[in-house]
Amino acid sequence: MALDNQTALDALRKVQDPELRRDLVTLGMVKDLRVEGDAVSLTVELTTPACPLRETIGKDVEAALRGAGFTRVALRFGANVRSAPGTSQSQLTPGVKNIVLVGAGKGGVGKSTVAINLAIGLARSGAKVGILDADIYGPSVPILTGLDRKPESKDGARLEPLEAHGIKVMSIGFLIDPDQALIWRGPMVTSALVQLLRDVNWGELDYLVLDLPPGTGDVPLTLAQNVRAAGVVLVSTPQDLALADVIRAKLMFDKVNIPVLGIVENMSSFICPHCRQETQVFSHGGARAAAEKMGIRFLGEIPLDLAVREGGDAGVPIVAGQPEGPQAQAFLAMARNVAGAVSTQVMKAPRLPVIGAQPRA
Ligand SMILES: Nc1ncnc2c1ncn2[C@@H]1O[C@H](COP(=O)(O)OP(=O)(O)OP(=O)(O)O)[C@@H](O)[C@H]1O
Repeated sequence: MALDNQTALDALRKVQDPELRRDLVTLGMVKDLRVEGDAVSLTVELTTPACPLRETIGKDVEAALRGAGFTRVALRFGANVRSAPGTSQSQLTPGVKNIVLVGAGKGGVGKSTVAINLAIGLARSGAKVGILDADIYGPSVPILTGLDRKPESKDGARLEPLEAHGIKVMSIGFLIDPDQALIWRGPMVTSALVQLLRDVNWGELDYLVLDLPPGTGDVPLTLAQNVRAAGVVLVSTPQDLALADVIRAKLMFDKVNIPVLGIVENMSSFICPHCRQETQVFSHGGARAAAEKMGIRFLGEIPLDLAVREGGDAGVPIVAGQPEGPQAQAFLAMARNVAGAVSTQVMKAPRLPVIGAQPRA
């Protein structure tokens, strides 16, 4: 039987994206399909360049096509980050495909460190990324990026985000004195955030990472409710106390229909900088167990490591400064898992929740 495009498509219909649980043809991921004799070439367009399943999908495609009789398979990967229906109509950030919130049940667990390394990690995979530091009471992004200029406006209407390590950066800390913000009430905080989303020229972005203030009080909740988010990444340390807070945070986001993309366990284990021996300072594995119990994803564990703190303090987060090192690899694996969770969320969401967003008149 002669091999043709139909033969190839029939074979590819049997290959599922393991994350999205639908076949590649139905998902519209097969592009530039060409058959010549027993040779086939194609591009598989992933839903994110940070796809955690690229290798598995590649192997499955190759096996399916060979099984259908092709002896030569030339497979390329492309990526087109998708957004949930309705996202592009968001008038607050029209060019942003996915807003990813990063929250924590309590302060000091490394939420901002996770947020910045997540953003840089997604950018390193080839995505267009920005970070918005909405941690109004303790903006850390100026330090984490080494940026301390005031953003300027080119058109007299919108501010231009700053740039560092391949991502666009905006922080409430660039614009106001954090001591001033401490006395702000909830509505002022919310309107500041809406301005940072609407009045910043974000351009086209695949992901905008939004670093929320810590805790489960009014401020993170109102902020989260005012953006059209793909979901929230929760950061915890392994201790029971931090985990109890993260469970509370999960319940809070559930109540307002913001999908929880999963939990990251930060400071998971301590790596001695001298002998590289691993010690479980705060115990270990608690977040994974909590994630399982709550039926949400475990997105990865990040070691407690001096280099992570030093990189952050110096304005060069570890994923930018030492991308090949084991600490950065942990962040990069987490970033791929977050990207996978966003894709899954986006593909299954009929429409993202919008509660109280204030579109530009
Ligand atoms: N995995 C890690 N290894 C070593 N140090 C870390 C790690 N994660 C965070 N830190 C350090 O812990 C401190 C707190 O981190 P970070 O500012 O990211 O926390 P946060 O949860 O955002 O805090 P806040 O609640 O104050 O906003 C920083 O000095 C940071 O460099």
